[in-house]
Amino acid sequence: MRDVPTGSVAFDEVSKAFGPKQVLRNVSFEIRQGEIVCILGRSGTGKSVTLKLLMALLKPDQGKIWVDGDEITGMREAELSKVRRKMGFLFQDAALFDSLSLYENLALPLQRLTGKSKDEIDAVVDSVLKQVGLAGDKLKRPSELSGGMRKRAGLARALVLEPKILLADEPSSGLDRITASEIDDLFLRQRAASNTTILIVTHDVHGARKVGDRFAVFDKGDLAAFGTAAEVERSDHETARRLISEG
Ligand SMILES: Nc1ncnc2c1ncn2[C@@H]1O[C@H](COP(=O)(O)OP(=O)(O)OP(=O)(O)O)[C@@H](O)[C@H]1O
Repeated sequence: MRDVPTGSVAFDEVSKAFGPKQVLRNVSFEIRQGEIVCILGRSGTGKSVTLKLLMALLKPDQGKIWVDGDEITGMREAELSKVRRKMGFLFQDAALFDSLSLYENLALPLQRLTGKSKDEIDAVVDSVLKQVGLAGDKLKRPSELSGGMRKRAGLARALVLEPKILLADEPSSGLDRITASEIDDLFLRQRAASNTTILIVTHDVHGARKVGDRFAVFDKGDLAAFGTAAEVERSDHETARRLISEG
């Protein structure tokens, strides 16, 4: 694969095993800038490993991985740090410091990684908190927030450095359907506002179908299907057809 467009991420024949367990086998896909792709699949099929490979927290045994036009598998840590700066991560536990207020949690990466002044940082934090509907909560600690609010706060944390690419691991887990749907709306708004490329690992097929332009369905280490909902529904792969129809 060559000429991967800016803003996109791509796997080319990526394989990854842990000991004798083959987790991914010759997986290839390409995600365009501004596209929302949902990764579906049963437990233990390599969905989170795929995100960790993109973040270069794991290295593939074979194959190449592109992030925003750069092939990352041969990169040194200093270069990888620059690549990671282009990505925002929304993890299941929201990755917030409990001892800090919401404002401090969001200001911290801006203080550490940008040359912004205090006033500029305040403006960015206020704007991101407004975007996720937490404008009135900036002095609260994460422990004072509900599960849905914590997810929003985690999303704010993931967006505060204005990433080109957002990776989310099960953003709707533990949330009721209405609250999960509000998070889905935030993904759609983020893409509309900033053309962010968004990759979401999820078991919530209903929500995935609302936000996803295309779907990657993993099954036993293989990419069983990759395409629009209609394409996956017509796939030769029975598990992929069944999974996309569950919502
Ligand atoms: N660092 C690791 N060392 C050893 N095995 C690992 C490691 N990370 C993941 N695995 C194994 O790889 C397989 C895929 O894990 P992964 O977390 O990607 O699954 P998943 O599809 O995200 O599942 P779930 O939907 O349950 O979150 C599992 O069998 C897991 O035990």
